[in-house]
Amino acid sequence: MSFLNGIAASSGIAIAKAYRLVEPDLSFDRKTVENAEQEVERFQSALAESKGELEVIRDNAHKELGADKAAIFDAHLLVLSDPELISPIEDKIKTDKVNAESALKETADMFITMFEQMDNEYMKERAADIRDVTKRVLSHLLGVQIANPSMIAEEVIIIAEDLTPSDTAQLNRQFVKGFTTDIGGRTSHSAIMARSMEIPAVVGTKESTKQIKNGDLVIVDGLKGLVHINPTPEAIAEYKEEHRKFEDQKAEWAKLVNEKSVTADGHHVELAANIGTPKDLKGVVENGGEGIGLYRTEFLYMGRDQLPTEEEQFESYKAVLEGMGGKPVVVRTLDIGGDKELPYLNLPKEMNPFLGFRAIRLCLEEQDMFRTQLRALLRASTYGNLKIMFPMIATLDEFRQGKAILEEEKQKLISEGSQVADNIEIGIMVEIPSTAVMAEQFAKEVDFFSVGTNDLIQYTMAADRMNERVSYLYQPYNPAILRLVKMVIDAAHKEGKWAGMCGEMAGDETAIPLLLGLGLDEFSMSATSILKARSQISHLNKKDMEALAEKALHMNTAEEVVQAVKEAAKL
Ligand SMILES: C=C(OP(=O)(O)O)C(=O)O
Ligand SMILES: [Mg+2]
Repeated sequence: MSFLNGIAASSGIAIAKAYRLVEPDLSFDRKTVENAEQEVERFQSALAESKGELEVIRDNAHKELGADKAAIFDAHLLVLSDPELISPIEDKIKTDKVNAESALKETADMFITMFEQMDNEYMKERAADIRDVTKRVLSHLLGVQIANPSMIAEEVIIIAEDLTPSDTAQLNRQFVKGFTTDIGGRTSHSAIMARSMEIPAVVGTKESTKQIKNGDLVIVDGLKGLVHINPTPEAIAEYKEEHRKFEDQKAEWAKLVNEKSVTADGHHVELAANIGTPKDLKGVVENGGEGIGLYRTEFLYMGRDQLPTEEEQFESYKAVLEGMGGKPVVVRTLDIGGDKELPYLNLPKEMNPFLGFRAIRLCLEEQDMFRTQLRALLRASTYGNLKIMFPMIATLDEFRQGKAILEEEKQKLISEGSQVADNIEIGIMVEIPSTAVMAEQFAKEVDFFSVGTNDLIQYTMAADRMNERVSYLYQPYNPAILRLVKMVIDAAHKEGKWAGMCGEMAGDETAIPLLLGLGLDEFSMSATSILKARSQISHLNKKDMEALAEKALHMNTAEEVVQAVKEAAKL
């Protein structure tokens, strides 16, 4: 048995066989062949195997993911039957007397380059289909297995170098019991999604894909951040016991589902949930969320090949507002960028995507896209208690521009005869240090703040939230971060506004005592953290936490702060 250390990204324990989701090695040499006929036959049988495999994948996708996802594989099957692609490959094998791998790759590359250069979205998509299909046929020619996650039909632990948010969204919860990755941090979006999907995960192990083979038995300990490879029967028994205790604990917390979130000395705070799609609502209700503190609307735009229409967006926003039955719902406008990409926007690659053309910066420039979203939101506003929030605000001017556009769309809708709520609060995410420092000025104009510590910490400490090598600098408890959070809360209260937090820090048991003491009004977190947080808060005394926070602000290091919290909050 061996084990790997990583970052505990999503709590819980999972035990299952490993399923590697890694890029296969499809390298080969160009060779001449003596018997071209035989080589063509080899190519044809790889083609037939690929088709058979794709048919199974398509049927599975149809069952599990719906017709639109299945259509992708129909397109791949069409490519494999297209004589315009297949004949030139066979001709090349015969005339150039080259191995099937070379004939396939060279012909496919020629078509890919040709289609990609066309100024036509449809042809660009065909290029992507050819690239995918070529990989599959090559894998059969080379006898290399490629991962087919949609065909997983038994309980597995996914082993990957990294998972993008859209990879994560496609994991089938029924079979995927946990995952572990080489890279990533606690606030990478795949980790955040794992928490809302209640899939135990350990990220940033550096070595998972090197050490774990397909079929190895793996334990993912998402509580301690450990991954055990081929554990002993004793270790398995211990972990099963650990898993049982965790489930008992959850059953205890579940008793608080209909309770308010109140400290031992009677101070009420709001515990809200972060969601990515209307599907997450079920988890919010089951975990007793008092509202939605962050609806990450960018997931509506992902896993598809064009922008969602106003109507599609309207339906999603309406579903969330109605589903929350009048409780507050803070919807964040599109925050694309960083680790959340939208390939169909064809944005140029950037050196520093987290510091680049993203979120509100993109929306203020691509106004059609922004206005469509705002219209959908405004139209949905009459179905519940909507609050709108702009992401990545760095200057007052950005906020004013965003608000002016929102106001214009509101007036247009009203003059068209649409109903729009007239009490929509408009707030901002505080993710950029300049905004925290200028919070007093912002507080005069915004209706609320929500501190996005996932980004605020990375920008304050200059430590990439995705990079496990600098994760030691990613310090939520650093007094520098606490001081910025205090500036935001104090500025809001001075103007009679409320301050929330929707970064992962809001659901962290070491941070909660400090945030209570600093006077945070709303804590928004993964739905699965709410009940535990409610239980913790019910045992804390606001007055004591104020004294703790005051001391922490003047400490020298994050370690000193953690020590003080442990003593004061009995962790
Ligand atoms: C909540 C935040 O936004 P995201 O994690 O989507 O960047 C944040 O930055 O804290
Ligand atoms: Mg952010």
